[in-house]
Amino acid sequence: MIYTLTLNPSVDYIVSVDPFEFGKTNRTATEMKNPGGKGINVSRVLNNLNIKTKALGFIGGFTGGFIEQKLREEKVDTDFIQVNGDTRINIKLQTGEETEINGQSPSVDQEHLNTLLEKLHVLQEGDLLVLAGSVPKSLPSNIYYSLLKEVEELGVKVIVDTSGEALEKSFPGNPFLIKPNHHELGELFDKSDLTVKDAVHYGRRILDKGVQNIIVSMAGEGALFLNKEITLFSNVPKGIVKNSVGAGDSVVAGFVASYSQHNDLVKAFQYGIAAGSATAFSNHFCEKAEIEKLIDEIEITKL
Ligand SMILES: Nc1ncnc2c1ncn2[C@@H]1O[C@H](COP(=O)(O)OP(=O)(O)O)[C@@H](O)[C@H]1O
Ligand SMILES: O=P(O)(O)OC[C@H]1O[C@](O)(COP(=O)(O)O)[C@@H](O)[C@@H]1O
Repeated sequence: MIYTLTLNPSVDYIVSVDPFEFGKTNRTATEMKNPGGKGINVSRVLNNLNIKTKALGFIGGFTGGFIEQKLREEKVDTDFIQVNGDTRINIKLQTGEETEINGQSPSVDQEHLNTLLEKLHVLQEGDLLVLAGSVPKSLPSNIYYSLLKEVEELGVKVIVDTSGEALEKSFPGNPFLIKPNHHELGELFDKSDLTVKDAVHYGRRILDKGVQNIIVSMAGEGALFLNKEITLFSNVPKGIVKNSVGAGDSVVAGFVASYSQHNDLVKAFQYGIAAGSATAFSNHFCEKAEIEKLIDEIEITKL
């Protein structure tokens, strides 16, 4: 079984405004309201690929109700924990470039956390758990490390997709996979504008800290896959980016979809990149046929 955990879900309010003028009344040309947050997005993409998951996380208020309702309509299985306050709304403003304003989440207390731990204790050998997204302020920044330790004895493979302190502190918990983008990887070492060579260098330093596999996505510039045995580079297919919200989460979902079926890391890397680009090239999350159309354009080379 595949589980996703979103500590900090969101309603994504994705609007295009053209032209956009600061200090003026602007009107939207298009708008979408979607259930969001990284783990939820992974569950939604896997659902598009006919792979069942259970989405865990903390939700509350009218926005939490919206997320639950939408996921029920899409037939994504959920087991959320209710918290007090409204789940955040994240604004994605498309004006030719993409600007994001990500909101604050309601607080999660010890009782909520204990309920989560109970839910995680039912996981079994062979299960996959995706821990994804930012950490609400009320939780410690080493929460993903604690959760990795919590399921360590259960034989579960854990993927961590987050950034900053929460990501860095997860490394000694030996996550099966992490998927930073090149900015997030650079941030961990106080560096910007990483080249492929830099990303390989810093990725290797993270492998030394206990992470088993790393995908570094570099938007239109390609992606890397690293573990102690192999270093691979992937190009990305050519196409017009329509909406990149959820593209990174689609890489994770595509990887999980393929790996859970074929147990092949290289194939899963390729499928993940195809899924990321298929989402980026459309206004919805990728479908199987869209991924399969792109897969042959993706060439994996050994570095
Ligand atoms: N310009 C692009 N051309 C093709 N694919 C893209 C482009 N931008 C993003 N993608 C796809 O989206 C994935 C994730 O994008 P990236 O920006 O690296 O991560 P994140 O969305 O996590 O910030 C990429 O690996 C790729 O598959
Ligand atoms: O938890 P964070 O880091 O604030 O990210 C949440 C946001 O990221 C998303 O999961 C999209 O992530 P990606 O574009 O990286 O795939 C949105 O749905 C959500 O608004």
